[in-house]
Amino acid sequence: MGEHMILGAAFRALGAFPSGWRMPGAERLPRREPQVLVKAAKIAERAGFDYLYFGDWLSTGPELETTAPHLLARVDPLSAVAFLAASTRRIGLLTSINTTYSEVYSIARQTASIDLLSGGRLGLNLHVGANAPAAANYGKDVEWDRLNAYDRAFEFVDALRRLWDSWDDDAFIADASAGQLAEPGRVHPADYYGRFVQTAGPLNALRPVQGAVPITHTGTSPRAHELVATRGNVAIADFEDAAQAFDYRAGLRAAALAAGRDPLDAPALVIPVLPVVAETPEKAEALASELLALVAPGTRARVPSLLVGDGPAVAARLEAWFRSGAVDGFQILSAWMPAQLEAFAELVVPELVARGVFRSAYAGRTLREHLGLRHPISAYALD
Ligand SMILES: Cc1cc2nc3c(=O)[nH]c(=O)nc-3n(C[C@H](O)[C@H](O)[C@H](O)COP(=O)(O)O)c2cc1C
Repeated sequence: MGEHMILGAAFRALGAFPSGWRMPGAERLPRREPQVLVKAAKIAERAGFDYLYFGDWLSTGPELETTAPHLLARVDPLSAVAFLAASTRRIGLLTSINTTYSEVYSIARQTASIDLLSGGRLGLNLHVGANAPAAANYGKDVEWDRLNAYDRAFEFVDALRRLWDSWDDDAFIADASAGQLAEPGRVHPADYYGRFVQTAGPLNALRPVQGAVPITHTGTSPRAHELVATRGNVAIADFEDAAQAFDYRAGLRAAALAAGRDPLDAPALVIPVLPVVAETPEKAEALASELLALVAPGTRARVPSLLVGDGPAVAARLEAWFRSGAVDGFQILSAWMPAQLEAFAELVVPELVARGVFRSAYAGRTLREHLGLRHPISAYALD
């Protein structure tokens, strides 16, 4: 566990609670997403969040309106981070892709490009799910997808790393007088031929600024655990019980060591939480009640009462989890935008800083540095 917790903010323009968009003053129109993106990034960057997170879902339908309205129509996560690369300077930008329905060469190219455009602030979260609507959209067979999703994900990450390492960091010598732009020996084919993923390479993009874009995974099954332990940097997983989180995190670190990974680069555990924060405990309770009262009839939704309160109360909860060694950090879901992100930034973050569990300003420039990870050497430097 680092000295300071990892703090991410999950971005959902229409809020992360089913009824959030109905709260007074809440953002509620998908066409306003460009403005909401910029506003959220400014709030989160001012507060010093390590990253802004973008999940993804590869289908839509009217049935989502009452349960997950933010999924109906939105800017896709790679476009969102590319857009924010120019209007932000320090905050990490954690995008998501689904390895089942993505092609590795395209993802390697887009992520290497956005890492360069953002000055090394990109992160890549992997979804490994398969579901019928997504399979139908991509012309795939959902049963096959489901059966092979994790095998494909493991191969996907291995191929991605090889593609990212195509060009050595010093490949472009740009010797104008000799007329030599690149050293021919410093570019390498990927030559990756797995059962589910094949790519020849080399990649037509520079090696990422971060060497490898930090990889996170949202999943809790044994295969999800193995994927992060062997190839990931952060597990993002739901736990309401600190003892369970503690065991999961300890298991993750032990498995990473057993797989031969450097203890300094052991994967971290971050859990998503949805606080409802206000200036007073009474006001926070009233907001939580209002939020629940606005949920559509028949839709199941609840606000975990642990995290309804004023800044000191919410900060104390997060501090206790962090200090117990259960988690490395938190991904904050804002029930509605932008007011709840602002409330967390203004009322909780300063409390966390005062308690010594969050830094007062960015120490590094890249997401890798924010997460305390070392710069990886290229696979070819080891040859
Ligand atoms: C906190 C959390 C958030 C997730 N968000 C998404 C999402 O936005 N889109 C998606 O396709 N899958 C999402 N998933 C699913 C996972 O990414 C994962 O690929 C899938 O559930 C398989 O995981 P499993 O190994 O736990 O079964 C999420 C999972 C968790 C734990």
